[in-house]
Amino acid sequence: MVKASIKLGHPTFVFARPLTPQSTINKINLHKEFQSSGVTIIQGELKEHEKIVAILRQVDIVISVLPFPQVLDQIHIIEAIKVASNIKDGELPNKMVEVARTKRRGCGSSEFACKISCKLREYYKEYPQKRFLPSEFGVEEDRLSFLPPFEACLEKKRKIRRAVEASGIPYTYVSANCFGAYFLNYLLRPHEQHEDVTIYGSGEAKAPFTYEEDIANYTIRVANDPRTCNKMVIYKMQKNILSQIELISLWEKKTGKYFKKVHVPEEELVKLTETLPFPDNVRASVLHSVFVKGDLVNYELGENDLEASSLYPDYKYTTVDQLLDVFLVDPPKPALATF
Ligand SMILES: CCOC(=O)[C@H]1C[C@@H]1c1ccc(O)c(OC)c1
Repeated sequence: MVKASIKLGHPTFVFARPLTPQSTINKINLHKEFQSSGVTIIQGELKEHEKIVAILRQVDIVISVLPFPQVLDQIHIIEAIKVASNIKDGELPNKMVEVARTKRRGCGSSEFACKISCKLREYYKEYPQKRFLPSEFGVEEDRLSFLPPFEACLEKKRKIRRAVEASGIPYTYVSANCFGAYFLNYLLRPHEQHEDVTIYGSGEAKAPFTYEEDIANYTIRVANDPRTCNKMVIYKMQKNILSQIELISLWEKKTGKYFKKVHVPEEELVKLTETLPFPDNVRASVLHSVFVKGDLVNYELGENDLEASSLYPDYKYTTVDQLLDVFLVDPPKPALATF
């Protein structure tokens, strides 16, 4: 995200936990790399309210990439943005209160809400506010429900969304669906010697994949785009919507290796969500939702939703087929998300 911001020419600040003698060499080198590319790095903790307010007074857009289990700590960022933007919780800017009063007469509540939303966008154009992109980047949790372990995690993201909306801070939510390299590593295990691949459910349900660099490149564009203010942006590129079977077949053709398919039936996966220890139970419920139920392609974009590749048709995103070519020669290091 930082590299994409710099590449697109934006003055970029990073607020990061302090380096300590225990910090990994990777983290130390990343700080050095950011600093040498002109990033302003301020080290601190999320509870240092005044420090964060002072930084936020210097920026227009705040993008949080806090992972689970820190999602709820974003409340400190919301409080700091409100102070830095002189926004009182839930109060419309004064000028908007006048508009609201004049517009209330003679229109129904939904029409009135639309008028307010349009007027707020005009207001923000005239009185630029700081925009906040909370740490989302996964499923669209306001339209889906999941098995309990994943549901409990996503409830935290929903809490932060409601807190942002209650604060009146302009926002953009990003649902990037499946991180491409992350899930290709998880499903295909290119770093291991193995004769079989696991398929969750039938393997026919489809899921949208977005290469991590494209998530960052789209997000910096989205964060700076007036069209996406107070909107949900979904990353769902047509060429990157594949089933596990399609993915494995592509990989077999590219590697010339054919794998034994080991299916985990839905009922077994549901049982694993109930019996595995945390956080493996969460991962099992993610797999159930994404690859067994196909939840990520089971809802239509609403009238208030935007799709990234339609917003930026000139941006050439990396297709899954191209990403598999990268995996053939230099597979990215596997990772495992925390919860
Ligand atoms: C297969 C195991 O899944 C995971 O490890 C977690 C990282 C995956 C994840 C976490 C949160 C999400 O919203 C999401 O959307 C697709 C995906």
